[in-house]
Amino acid sequence: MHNRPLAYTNSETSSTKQRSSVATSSEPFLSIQDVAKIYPTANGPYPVLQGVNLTVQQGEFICVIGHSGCGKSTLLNMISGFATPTRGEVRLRSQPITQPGPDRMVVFQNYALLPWKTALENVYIAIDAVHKQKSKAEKMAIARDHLALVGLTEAADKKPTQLSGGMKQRVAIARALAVRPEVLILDEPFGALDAITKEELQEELLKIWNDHRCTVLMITHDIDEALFLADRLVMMTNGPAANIGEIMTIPFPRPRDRARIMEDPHYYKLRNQALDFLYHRFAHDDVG
Ligand SMILES: Nc1ncnc2c1ncn2[C@@H]1O[C@H](COP(=O)(O)OP(=O)(O)OP(=O)(O)O)[C@@H](O)[C@H]1O
Repeated sequence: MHNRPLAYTNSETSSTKQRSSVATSSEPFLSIQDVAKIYPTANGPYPVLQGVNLTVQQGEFICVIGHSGCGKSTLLNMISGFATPTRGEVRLRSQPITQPGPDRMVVFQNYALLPWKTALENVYIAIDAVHKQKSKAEKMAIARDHLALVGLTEAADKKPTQLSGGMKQRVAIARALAVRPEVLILDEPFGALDAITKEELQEELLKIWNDHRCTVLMITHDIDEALFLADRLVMMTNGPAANIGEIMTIPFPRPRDRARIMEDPHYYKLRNQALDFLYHRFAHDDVG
């Protein structure tokens, strides 16, 4: 079980409240304050996001959903540090985020593995970049431990072309976790996987999250995935100038059991509420 020691906000989940019995600090772990992002384009400035506000507690699991092009990746890029806000601020432990860092690791849908390196080497490289002072043997041991964590010990010496999509994504998750980030950012990580592999990886991700206690922000297009994984579901309005339209608290107790959740009448109420948001209140031609 998680032990989440930070103070509550009004929008915090009841499940988080159960876990966070040792609240000590009023400082938000991660805060997005009145953020706007405007991209310069050939047709002039394009305001993707405007007036985005969100506070995330340490150890929370947040899913972000919204139609294709509304600015989900742009928002998470400002947390990873690959992009900076045009207005407003993103802060981690009160410090403005201005660049990428090993405290915030990203997993992409397309895995982003180096094709000429083995699974083990792909994980090793990330550790090597962050822990210069550790010996090669120590770094190899960390890489092997993290491949084992995602069940890939046997595939350590295989190159990405020899791995299935699910295995490649496991390597990418192992690589991200191997540097022990405080924040794990997942940009639609299971979008390219078949339904069975996707469910397996969702279960593994929940287990890893539970054991590692990192804060997770994950983009998904799958409402069921969000209801299974998240403490809160952030639903974004359509762009241009998109922002957060609604934040849904997902109250199912942890550890979560998929079958039990799906038998819960509350599940369908929440599911319908999210569907209504996406397909009625903020309907879009592109149903991504
Ligand atoms: N560097 C850039 N310059 C100009 N426009 C950009 C840039 N990056 C993204 N955009 C535009 O900003 C909008 C939001 O893009 P973004 O990738 O954040 O959306 P998204 O919600 O993650 O989409 P999807 O679900 O399809 O991945 C899109 O219209 C996109 O074309």
